Amino acid sequence: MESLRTDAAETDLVSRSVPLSTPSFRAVLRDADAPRTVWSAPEEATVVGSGAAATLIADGSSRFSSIREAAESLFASGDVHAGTEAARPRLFGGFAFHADSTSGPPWEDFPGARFVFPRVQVTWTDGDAWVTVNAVGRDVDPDTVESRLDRERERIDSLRGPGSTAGPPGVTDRRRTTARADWRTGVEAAVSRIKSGDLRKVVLAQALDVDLAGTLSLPDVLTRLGRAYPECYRFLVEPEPSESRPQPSFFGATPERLVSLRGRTVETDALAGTTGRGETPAEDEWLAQELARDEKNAHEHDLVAETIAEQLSPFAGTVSTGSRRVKRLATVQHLWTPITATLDRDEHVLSLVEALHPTPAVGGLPPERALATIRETEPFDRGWYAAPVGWIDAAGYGTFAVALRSAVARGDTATLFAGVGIVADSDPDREWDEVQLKYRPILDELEREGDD
Ligand SMILES: C=C(O[C@@H]1C=C(C(=O)O)C=C[C@H]1O)C(=O)O
Repeated sequence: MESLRTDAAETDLVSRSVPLSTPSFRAVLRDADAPRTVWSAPEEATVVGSGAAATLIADGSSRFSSIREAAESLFASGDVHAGTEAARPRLFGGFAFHADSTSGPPWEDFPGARFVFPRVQVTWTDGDAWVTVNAVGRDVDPDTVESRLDRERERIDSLRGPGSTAGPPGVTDRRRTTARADWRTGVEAAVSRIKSGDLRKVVLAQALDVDLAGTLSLPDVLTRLGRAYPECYRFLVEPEPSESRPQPSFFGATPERLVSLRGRTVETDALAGTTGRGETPAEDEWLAQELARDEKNAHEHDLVAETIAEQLSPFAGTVSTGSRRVKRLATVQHLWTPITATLDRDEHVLSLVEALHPTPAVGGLPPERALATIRETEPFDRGWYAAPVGWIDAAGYGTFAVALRSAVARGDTATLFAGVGIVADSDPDREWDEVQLKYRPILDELEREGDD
């Protein structure tokens, strides 16, 4: 069923911002109210959102256009004084991977699309920080918002420094949703479909449920992920919790940008093809060169770059595909091609998100057959894993990342997700190892030394 729920219809929006003496990210996030939001991307302002002044929810295959319309109507009534571009009010959220997401565990509280307009938004940019207070409703008035802004500034200015940090909680038990033998069968079946010409590529994923020895401190986790993966997109999204379950938190540090739009300039990345990191700089370099020369990885990657360029072509007269290179992260190295385009006309970022998702970096080719193969093979629901997460502003600009290297934490459990591209010469055991490597960024935040 397709549905759209918004508590913003026919209401007014008031937003005010003031500069802050730069607070610590960790202290602000620790003090934030649920639902909390984090967005931190290379070359962009970092944002922490606290609470929800409005929530936009949609489901089904029209979830992208429903959110776009709801966002446009929310921002249409805006009385906004931001003071600086970075502090302007924005909506933060994301989408489910499949149009018919089932909301099985751990995704019970995650609809097909959900965006939050935070009550309080703290933004860090170029050494400065700002607080923005938002209100939405029929009776909102600027004076009330301005007095809330004074109180929020005082509250944030008085937050104590970071204090002691919490390390990984430790893992007491783990359960794979895909047994090794089933993985082999699934990959072999996909390979034979590819060899028969039925499919060209499919991305198959696994999920890993872990029990934690304590709760996860997300302010500490996201701070450390920022240090270890500065070139990645860090995010945290939290739906309203149901009364019967602890608050779920979907978070991650993904290397993959789906799309960013500013003015008529579109930037995106093809990211596919993976190898590990070496023990020494020489071994690192050797692995990078082997990845760059490897035909299987080049094929897997080029399908992604070509498809993204094709999908952008109805929007843009010129699409420029850069040269293929290697992106080195703390735990893996990927083949990466930057792609830019200039739009022929103004577009909303969500039109581009809808056209691009899922790229063959996380879905496959041809798209419908790949999605059906994913559905038949994976014994779990992807939920929001490998789907777009990001932000939208009043102009329809925004940035979306592909929610990889991610997990849902809830109380003292977490579910991690990771996948790999399968092509004709994929080997099930090597692909299994690659999945384990892609769990590392999140698993390193959960495990303690000695956990097995
Ligand atoms: C699917 C994932 O990663 C994607 C698949 C890759 C590959 O198959 O080489 C590389 C980067 C991502 O596009 C994941 O991290 O879960």
